[in-house]
Amino acid sequence: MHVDEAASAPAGAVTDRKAAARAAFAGLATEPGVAKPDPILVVDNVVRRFGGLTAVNVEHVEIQRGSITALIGPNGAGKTTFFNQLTGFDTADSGEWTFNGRKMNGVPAHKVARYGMVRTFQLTKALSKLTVLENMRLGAQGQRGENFLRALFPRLWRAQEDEITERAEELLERFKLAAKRSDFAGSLSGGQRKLLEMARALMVKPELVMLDEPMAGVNPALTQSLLGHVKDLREQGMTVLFVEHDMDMVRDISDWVIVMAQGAVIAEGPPETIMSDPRVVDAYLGAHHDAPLSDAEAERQLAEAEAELELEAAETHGEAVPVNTATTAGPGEAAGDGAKAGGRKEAGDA
Ligand SMILES: Nc1ncnc2c1ncn2[C@@H]1O[C@H](COP(=O)(O)OP(=O)(O)OP(=O)(O)O)[C@@H](O)[C@H]1O
Repeated sequence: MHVDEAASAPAGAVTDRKAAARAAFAGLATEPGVAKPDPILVVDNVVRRFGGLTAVNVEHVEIQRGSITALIGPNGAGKTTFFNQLTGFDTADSGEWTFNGRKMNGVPAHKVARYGMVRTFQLTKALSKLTVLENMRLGAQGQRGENFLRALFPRLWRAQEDEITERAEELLERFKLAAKRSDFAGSLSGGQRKLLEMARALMVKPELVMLDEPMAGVNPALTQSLLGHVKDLREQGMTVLFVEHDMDMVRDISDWVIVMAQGAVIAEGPPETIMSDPRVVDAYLGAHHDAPLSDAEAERQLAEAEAELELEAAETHGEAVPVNTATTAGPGEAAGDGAKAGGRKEAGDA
């Protein structure tokens, strides 16, 4: 697929690229592993275990070229571990995957990036101590020849260095970070860091960009700008796969959503309907103990709490103290109100 770096679109516009991405998914079954018309990435039987825990067990999944695909799922579903397997940052116990038809399992991270598949990762302590420009230049690693070749051809090496600096400066302009080029990366705001992570990933001119929680810790003022940059990646012909908990973002920018739970892909579908898929509702309810309560369940929990309080009050003041007056004067009061308020809040919050 042609990657057109000059392309960009106004926010909210239905561009040809967006329409084409949406059309590619039209009529697809919402079954896990459903075949896509033109997959850039095809994954089979990837398993990653940590001791007795199977963190990832993905039978089959395909990522459509030129689309923005969201990977969602409750905490601990295995999304980040799955990203790590695909991009060579961790070694799967078993499984195979191809990128543009090329077998990628066992390929180390820097080579994966060189082949055009790159993931963002958060600024580490060490990277925070480098300047923004140095971070960008580091992002280009894996593009150049071997070290001994560079030593043999210093002129070629310098030309490559110039080219890298030029590309870094262009990207910093595009991501509105040029004024920060000499600042330490650690001094950037949460949103600016996210922009830097994305810009740095683009140094290797990737075809597939994998973003891990691009909106985490981002100030609302920068939200639209970040969303715009992600959509721009598709406008430029790139494919985007991103992990995100922010459902507004998922609905806003994704063409297709893949849902993981307990290591496996459990559902796929368009963003408009995926969250009402019963398999997805079950996965989230099963994973979150603070999930919405039904009215009946909330009432039952309140009644149970009240009964416990009454019992506690009776024990504190002796059997002779009437339960309803005890809760207005004794130590049961604070506990009672707190527990009730807590119970109601949980139900109301849900
Ligand atoms: N290095 C590790 N050693 C042991 N267990 C791990 C390791 N990395 C991940 N896990 C476990 O694997 C499971 C999947 O974790 P992972 O971080 O991939 O989930 P996730 O879907 O990305 O979660 P979140 O949305 O909370 O980031 C979790 O139970 C986690 O505790």
